Amino acid sequence: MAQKHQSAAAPGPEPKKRRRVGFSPADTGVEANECIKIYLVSSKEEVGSPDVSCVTPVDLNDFFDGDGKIYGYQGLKINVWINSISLHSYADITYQSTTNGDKGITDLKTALQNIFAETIVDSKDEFLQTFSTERDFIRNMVSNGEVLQSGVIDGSSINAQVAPSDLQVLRMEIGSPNAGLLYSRLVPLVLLFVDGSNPIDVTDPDWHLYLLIQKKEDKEEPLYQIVGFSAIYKFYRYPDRLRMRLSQILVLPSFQGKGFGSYLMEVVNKMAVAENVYDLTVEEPSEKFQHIRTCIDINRLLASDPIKPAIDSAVETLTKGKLSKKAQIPRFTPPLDAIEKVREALKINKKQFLKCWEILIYLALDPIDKYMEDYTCVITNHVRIDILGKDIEAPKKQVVDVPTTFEAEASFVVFKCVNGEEANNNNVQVDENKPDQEQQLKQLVEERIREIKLVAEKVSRK
Ligand SMILES: CC(=O)SCCNC(=O)CCNC(=O)[C@H](O)C(C)(C)COP(=O)(O)OP(=O)(O)OC[C@H]1O[C@@H](n2cnc3c(N)ncnc32)[C@H](O)[C@@H]1OP(=O)(O)O
Repeated sequence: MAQKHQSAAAPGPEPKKRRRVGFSPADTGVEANECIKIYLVSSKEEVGSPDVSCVTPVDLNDFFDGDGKIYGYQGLKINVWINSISLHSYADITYQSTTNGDKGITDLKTALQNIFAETIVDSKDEFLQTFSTERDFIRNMVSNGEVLQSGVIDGSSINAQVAPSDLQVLRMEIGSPNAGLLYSRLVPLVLLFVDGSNPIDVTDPDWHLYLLIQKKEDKEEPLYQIVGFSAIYKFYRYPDRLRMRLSQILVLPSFQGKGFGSYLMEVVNKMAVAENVYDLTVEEPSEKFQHIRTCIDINRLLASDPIKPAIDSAVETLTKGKLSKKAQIPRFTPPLDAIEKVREALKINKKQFLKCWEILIYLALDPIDKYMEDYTCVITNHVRIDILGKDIEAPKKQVVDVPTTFEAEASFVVFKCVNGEEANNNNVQVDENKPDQEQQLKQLVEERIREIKLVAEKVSRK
């Protein structure tokens, strides 16, 4: 069968989503993830080249109403090309035929525009032209940006074919000329590659963009390309301080895993310290980003003298005797003055410092195998407190026989004492899910220890 070929934004009869009609054939549809492929390209020669592999977005199904499926097409393939220099996009849509079945025909143009908005162009020719007509888009957009860092930071390693001297981190207030326009072209990348993200409010002047740019020497003028960026909110804290909250960070897929995310984060940390904000927090960090952030923070903390005595003292207590044999396990949290010092000097907030603290203790235990059982007790205690709340200790179990007409031997109820009250008091909770809870706790502890070991291994290797 001859292939029908249509571009996303081509004028003409784009089929509309129709209402279900009686006796229409059943249509199982196709998942958006299965039929859409996304390619990031930086030259027109790369468009359609077999050497360019597609990139993996978070979940394309999310952009299609209901069940994430596209209906009404046979043999549907959608290749989306994104120009990583100008941030324009073009969708090449092919299908064999359409059938107006029980689910109607999905309006592809509207669906793609929900992702790519005004960055999507109508024709392939128009898209190919953007490589020359919009070659200087990034350079023009960032011309008023404040240069925060040129080249690499001492000690950080960029493992890529990018000359460190070509790198620059610039900052733009969202209200400054061009910043809003630049961000609006970055939004499709945010939606596609940052899980669960929403575009920031470009009318709120407290947002700042931190842009990691590569300046490649080219024929006439250098070619500016976005390697990654972060959106950071700066807000007031009573009475006279500001706080920073990192809300979005993205390194473009072809640059990921080469040290750029860490580099950008290090520059953000440096700015938080230089501007003496109250602290720097991260909004819902992904697991990978949290790992990178912790690796960086551990290195900063290891280089920080004021907390060394606190770590030494925690390690001394932990190595003194078998904790698992003790009735009450000490909390092993850092002293308040260490929490304050770390926030003031490094801008690491308390929650993040507590995570790092566990790793610092792990790194200081030598040999770790000897103390692993006690260390696991400490982490179990922390996880239990995290889940159940600060004031609740390990619940004391009580098993009480209950009168029954069924088998007397097999009938009992497990009670959890509330704040030390006795089980024969009426104020008790029936803890039917106890075995489940203990199992879940064990899994969470294993997970936390796995994360701790992963960071410790990375940091030690460095
Ligand atoms: C608030 C939020 O936005 S959360 C969402 C975060 N964004 C996303 O998930 C979008 C998609 N992903 C990305 O954009 C990127 O992958 C990012 C931003 C998460 C990370 O950037 P990247 O450039 O890929 O990370 P980078 O190359 O710097 O770090 C990679 C590795 O170096 C390690 N590393 C980084 N810094 C250090 C350090 N100081 N010491 C030791 N190891 C380090 C990391 O552990 C990581 O290890 P791995 O090889 O096992 O993965």
